[in-house]
Amino acid sequence: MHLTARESILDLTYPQVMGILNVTPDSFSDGGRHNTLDLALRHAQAMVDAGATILDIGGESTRPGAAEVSEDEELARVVPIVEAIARRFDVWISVDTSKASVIRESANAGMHLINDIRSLQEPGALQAAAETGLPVCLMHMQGDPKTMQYSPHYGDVVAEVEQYLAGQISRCVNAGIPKNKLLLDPGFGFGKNLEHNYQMLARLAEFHHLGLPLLVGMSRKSMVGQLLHVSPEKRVTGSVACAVIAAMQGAQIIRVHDVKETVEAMRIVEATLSARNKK
Ligand SMILES: Nc1nc2[nH]c(SCC(=O)O)nc2c(=O)[nH]1
Repeated sequence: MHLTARESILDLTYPQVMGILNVTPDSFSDGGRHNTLDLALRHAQAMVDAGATILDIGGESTRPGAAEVSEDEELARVVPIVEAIARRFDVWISVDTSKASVIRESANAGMHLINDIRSLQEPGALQAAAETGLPVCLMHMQGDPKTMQYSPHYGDVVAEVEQYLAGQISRCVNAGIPKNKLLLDPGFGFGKNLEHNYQMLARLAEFHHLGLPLLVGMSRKSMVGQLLHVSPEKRVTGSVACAVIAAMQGAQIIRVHDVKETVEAMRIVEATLSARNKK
């Protein structure tokens, strides 16, 4: 299984590590624009050196309760960094956005993958994504970032998330996005309580029924923090454990903060999966 974008092929035979590059004011100390660009490029270099094959650039914090970001502000944060990374690095560039204008401008700037936690539901986003011809990651969220953690409720979280994603695949195919350009993400932490998150992780392999690559993001999330009772920067071990459990079930892209540690763990997963396939 592989993805193509801009004459570049991303081999998904073994798990790929996507490094998180947040460009929200709270992600860099002084928030100055030039400083942000310089610091973002240093962070990008470090993650590429550590083995990330995709960088996920996000200009809008989607933490529960996070403030909305205007279109102009998100464009100003994201597009210059996409341009700078496209010029300097041979790495896939993913942009974590829901806005049609950010999708368009990021594609013009060199983006390879559209990563939308709202599955192209915002006005014009589906059309904009289809026009770029780029791969799209569709993710499940119950509610919206402001309200999603109030009281998540499911009969069977895996079945309901799978059903939602199946519907989003049809919606995208009907809008002209070929199925082989789609990736799926169950959306850990997006309208799920602790039990829901671990049911999805335990049964992650069931999402392969949809026949598309799986992208998962559990890095430093509360599903780790609520078990280990440590602050986000101390959740590396728990996050790597989640990555291994997901990758052993065939997840193809793992979205993480801690690239070096996860890449090392994926080497172990790769050797194990390869040995299993040789039986
Ligand atoms: N595809 C995808 N994109 C994401 N963007 C964020 S932002 C929240 C955080 O990193 O804590 N999470 C995810 C995720 O799980 N999947």
